[in-house]
Amino acid sequence: MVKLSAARYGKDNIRLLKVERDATNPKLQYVFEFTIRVMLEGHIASAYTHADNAPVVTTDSMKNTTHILAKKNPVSPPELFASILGTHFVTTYDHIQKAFVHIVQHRWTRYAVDGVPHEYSFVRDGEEVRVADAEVDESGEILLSGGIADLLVLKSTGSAFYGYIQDKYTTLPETWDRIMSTAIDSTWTFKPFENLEAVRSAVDNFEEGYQSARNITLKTFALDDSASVQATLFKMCKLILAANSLINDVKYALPNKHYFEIDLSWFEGLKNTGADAQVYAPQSNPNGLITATVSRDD
Ligand SMILES: O=c1[nH]c(=O)c2[nH]c(=O)[nH]c2[nH]1
Repeated sequence: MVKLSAARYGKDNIRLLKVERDATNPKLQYVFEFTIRVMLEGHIASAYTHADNAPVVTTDSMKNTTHILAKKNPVSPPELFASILGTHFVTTYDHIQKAFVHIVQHRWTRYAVDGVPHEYSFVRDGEEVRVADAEVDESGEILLSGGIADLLVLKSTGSAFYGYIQDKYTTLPETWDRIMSTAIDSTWTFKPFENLEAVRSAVDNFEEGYQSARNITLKTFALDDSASVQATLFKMCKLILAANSLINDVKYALPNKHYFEIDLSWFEGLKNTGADAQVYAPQSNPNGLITATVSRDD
């Protein structure tokens, strides 16, 4: 005998771009480009176990609904739009108990022409994305998180790594000055919201949370005299929690992108290690992967 232990289905990679126009100057425009995943849970077992499509909200309808709700509602901040979309599914269909909405927001940053910010022209300034996740329950409760992914950073000094276990497996030399580079993947979870109205009342916190987490991440990466990726990561989390009272916990997943020194002394005694290191070999793999979640203990 077998049983269906878990089932969740939906539409992934729903793409949309929304243009919002300023009320008084329609040429002043704002653009938001998203890739969205909508997943639903509930009384849907018979679709799997009895080939019964009666409970199926089609994934095609989920895509249509996403487009329609994007037209009828603000899509920014993405935490709010994810909540609106998730709430729609659990309130429209009695048998749907949970909706999970994942939004990836791609960068379109307004740029300046001759020093003046242009009204409707934007640049993709990097592959970094902003992410938002909403988990909406049939009771109306909403669990929200925001985040950043693929923010690639590098510092050419200000990072050391020494004092670790030295045993028969160890070949890594200790260093007091190394290159540090990572692709920031950070997620912060907000305190639970009772319903969509509570999310609407807290709306300013989502943009503030994103801006402050991004600024803290970049500033700490630059200014911390890093003892390790682990230690720098923990400092970032502590600062984000101190700056945002609605955030419950912060997590990071930081790949350690290694750049190795190259010994060139075989060529005419060329000095290129330690304090003389300038030409490095970027490593694509393997890479370290340092992760942690930091939460409030009160
Ligand atoms: O910051 C680091 N943490 C580690 O755990 C580690 N391990 C390693 O080989 N290099 C590094 N760097």
